This record gives sequence, C-alpha cells and structure tokens, in this order.
Amino acid sequence: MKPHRLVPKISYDEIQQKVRELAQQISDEYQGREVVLVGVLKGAFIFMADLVRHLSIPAEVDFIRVASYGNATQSSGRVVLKKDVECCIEGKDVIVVEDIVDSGITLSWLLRHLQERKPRSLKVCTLIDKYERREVEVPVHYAGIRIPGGFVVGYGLDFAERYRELQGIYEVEFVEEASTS
Ligand SMILES: O=P(O)(O)OC[C@H]1O[C@H](OP(=O)(O)OP(=O)(O)O)[C@H](O)[C@@H]1O
Ligand code: HPA
Ligand SMILES: [Mg+2]
Repeated sequence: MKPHRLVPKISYDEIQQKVRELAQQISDEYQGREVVLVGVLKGAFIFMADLVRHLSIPAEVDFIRVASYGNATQSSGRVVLKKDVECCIEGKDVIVVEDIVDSGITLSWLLRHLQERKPRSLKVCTLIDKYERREVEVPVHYAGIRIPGGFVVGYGLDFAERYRELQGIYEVEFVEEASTS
C-alpha cells in the first residue's frame, strides 16, 4: 500500500444530520407505502444501518454485493456480482442504498440488473455523490453529500479493505516515500 495519510473531510455529526434528512425525505415521498432497501455491500453497511433506523415508513431490508475496485483507487471497470438480492422485488418500490457513486459504473450495472426483476419503482439513495469522475450517466434521486473528487474512506468506505470502521469520512492523501539516499 502506498504511503498515505488521512485528512478529515466530513464529521460524524454532519453525516448523521444528512442521514436524518435523507430518511425524512424518503419517508415523506413514500408515505403510505412500503419500501425495499437494497444495500450495496460492503461499503453501504453502516449507512444502511443508520438510514433504516430513521425511516418512519415500513421497510424491508436486503443486500447485494458487487465489487469493482479491489485494492485500487480507480474502478477496474469490471463489476463482479458476489451475492445477489434474496427477496422478491417484483412489483415492489425499491431503493438502492449506496455509500458512494463515483464513476457510476457500479450503479449503472446494478440498475440494469435489478430492473430485470421488474420492481414497481427503482430509485437510488447515496450518502456521497462524487461527481467529477462520472463516466456513466446514472440517476441519483437522494444524495446526502456532494463532493467533487478525492478518494475518501470511513463510515463503511475502504481503501484496500481498511478504514471502514472510522466514524467520520477522511480523504486519502498520498505522500512521497522518504528518500533513503
Ligand atoms: O461509481 P463507482 O466508480 O462504480 O464506485 C462506487 C462503488 O465502488 C465501491 O465499491 P467497491 O467495488 O470498492 O466494493 P466495496 O463496497 O466492497 O468496497 C463503492 O462502495 C460503490 O459501490
Ligand atoms: O472515494 C472512494 N472511496 C472508497 N471507495 C470508493 N469507490 C468509489 N469511490 C470511492
Ligand atoms: Mg471498496
């Protein structure tokens, strides 16, 4: 792993405030209905747990697991399905819960995949919408925090499987290796 340091970017309190706002918005818009939240593992596991506890409408919870980054800070461009959804989403109001939308490659793949199961509606909620590196145009119906770029970790997000446990969100800043000469 290249030498790096973490620079604080979004505090735990700010994240919690955004999660509450998103939950309120979703609860208002789906009033009187029931939703199926499909969390995208691994990154969305913490966001999903917080979001669902702030909803005031009935929600079924399911997970799908896809991966495309591995240990890198750039998408491989190849989305691998590791685990599919388990509940039947046909005819249901489905919301995909993502930790981050970056290139859009993962989300674009997921939307195509889930649409095949004929949900009644299919929307997207992401904690972070990182918009500068977008390669594929994707709909983002509910976005907590918009950032232009930078590789971020914490609150579920990883760099080579590290830092998911951090409460806040940090930017990874790569530093020069110390010269030995
Ligand atoms: O918009 P994109 O450029 O496709 O990036 C977004 C996706 O990449 C990350 O997943 P990753 O492949 O790292 O798997 P992980 O959630 O298990 O860390 C992240 O959790 C999103 O699902
Ligand atoms: O900035 C990021 N951090 C962690 N995982 C990611 N997957 C896409 N972008 C990112
Ligand atoms: Mg990752």
